[in-house]
Amino acid sequence: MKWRLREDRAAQSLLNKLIRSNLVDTTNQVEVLQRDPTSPLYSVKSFEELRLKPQLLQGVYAMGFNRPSKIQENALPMMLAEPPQNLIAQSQSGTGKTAAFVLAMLSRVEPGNKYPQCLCLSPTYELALQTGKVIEQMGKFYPELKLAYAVRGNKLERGQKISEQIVIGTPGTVLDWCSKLKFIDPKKIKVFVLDEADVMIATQGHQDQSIRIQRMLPKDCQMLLFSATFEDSVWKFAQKVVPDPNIIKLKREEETLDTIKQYYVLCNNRDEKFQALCNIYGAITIAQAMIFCHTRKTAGWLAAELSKEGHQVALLSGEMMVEQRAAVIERFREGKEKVLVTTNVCARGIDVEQVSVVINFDLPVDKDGNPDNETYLHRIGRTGRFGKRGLAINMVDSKHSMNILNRIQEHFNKKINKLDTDDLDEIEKITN
Ligand SMILES: Nc1ncnc2c1ncn2[C@@H]1O[C@H](COP(=O)(O)OP(=O)(O)OP(=O)(O)O)[C@@H](O)[C@H]1O
Repeated sequence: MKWRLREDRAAQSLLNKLIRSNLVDTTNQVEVLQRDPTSPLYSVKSFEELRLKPQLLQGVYAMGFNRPSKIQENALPMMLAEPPQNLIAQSQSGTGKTAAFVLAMLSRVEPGNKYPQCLCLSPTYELALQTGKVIEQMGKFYPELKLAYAVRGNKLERGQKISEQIVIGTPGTVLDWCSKLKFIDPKKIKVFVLDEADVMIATQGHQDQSIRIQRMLPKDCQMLLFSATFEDSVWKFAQKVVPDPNIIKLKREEETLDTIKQYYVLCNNRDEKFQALCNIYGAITIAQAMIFCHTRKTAGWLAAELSKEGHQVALLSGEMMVEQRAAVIERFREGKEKVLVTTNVCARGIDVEQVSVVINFDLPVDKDGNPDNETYLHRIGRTGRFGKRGLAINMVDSKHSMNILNRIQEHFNKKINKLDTDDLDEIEKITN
């Protein structure tokens, strides 16, 4: 179970990167805690104000960035300050963290020096590659700049020293390269980045390895740590690897059920749920819909049954490779399919804004069978900015699931109305 959870976190993070094409916008304020509260707090509204090297500014503009993102407004001046300052930053995926630390690494690296100067730790090989791509894009006007991947399978000859200026890799291999194999001289590292700290600590051993690497670095090395979430365990870890930090936090936008019409359909078993779904199918596919099932098996079954009825549906399932999943989501996002059938684990953390109908084919429950209110809210709720109206339909097929539904109603103090799927007038009314 633990193993799956960890795999999921890394996979979700990768999925988000693969399907993201834009910055996640937010109206929340950035919270800044300065190491030295008496020093002035700088914030920038343009990349010019940062006085970047011309090649780097060119790289930033070539990526299509016009102005710093919310978190970058504060993080960049801190990260580029002289003398260098350490930083712990937390904000949700897609808010511009990667771009920020890549910019910091590129502004400090001296491409003329042929040895590693910046070191970036990532939880998995795939995530390391994604960051590597951003470094390559942003650094493309530095012809001398080279990147090495310290990942398992990347074998070098013993006694070799690497000449690439930036090394990005997973903790175990980086540790070997710095200590046992001595491919990297850790004393020459100027910038140390620990990315996706929350995903990192979910993997056994990564935490210790990261700390051991950090201890080999010089005292004046700039240490930067990023995380999408900030549980206690992440915070404890962050404080161990980043001494005297500035801290930046950007809260996630709150979701609400206020603009959502919620209904439930009473059935006796799975087949009846399927029939009910078929009855409302025409109505829900006026917009795009997501259907959530409890298990992969049910999701697979449902997608197959719907296809047999002649409906075109997409299936997002845990058995698929991350790239395949990204492709399914991309197609759905482009509107090539109107209905996406999925399990909760698969869809967690994926925002598909245009979905206005959510069907809970199974209600969300935690591992003990209690209502999972957080997941319910996340599936159905909307943030203020995307405050479009939505429709949620819950399928209930037993006393037990009715009880779950009642507890969800009580928790949110919001009434969920009964819907009769044979009443066509009613169906038409709710989808208008
Ligand atoms: N200042 C900016 N202006 C426009 N786009 C930006 C800016 N900064 C980053 N982006 C783009 O926004 C998207 C998200 O940025 P980035 O990957 O840096 O976020 P992140 O917080 O690191 O999220 P994740 O951890 O999921 O990668 C990327 O496509 C990136 O190219």
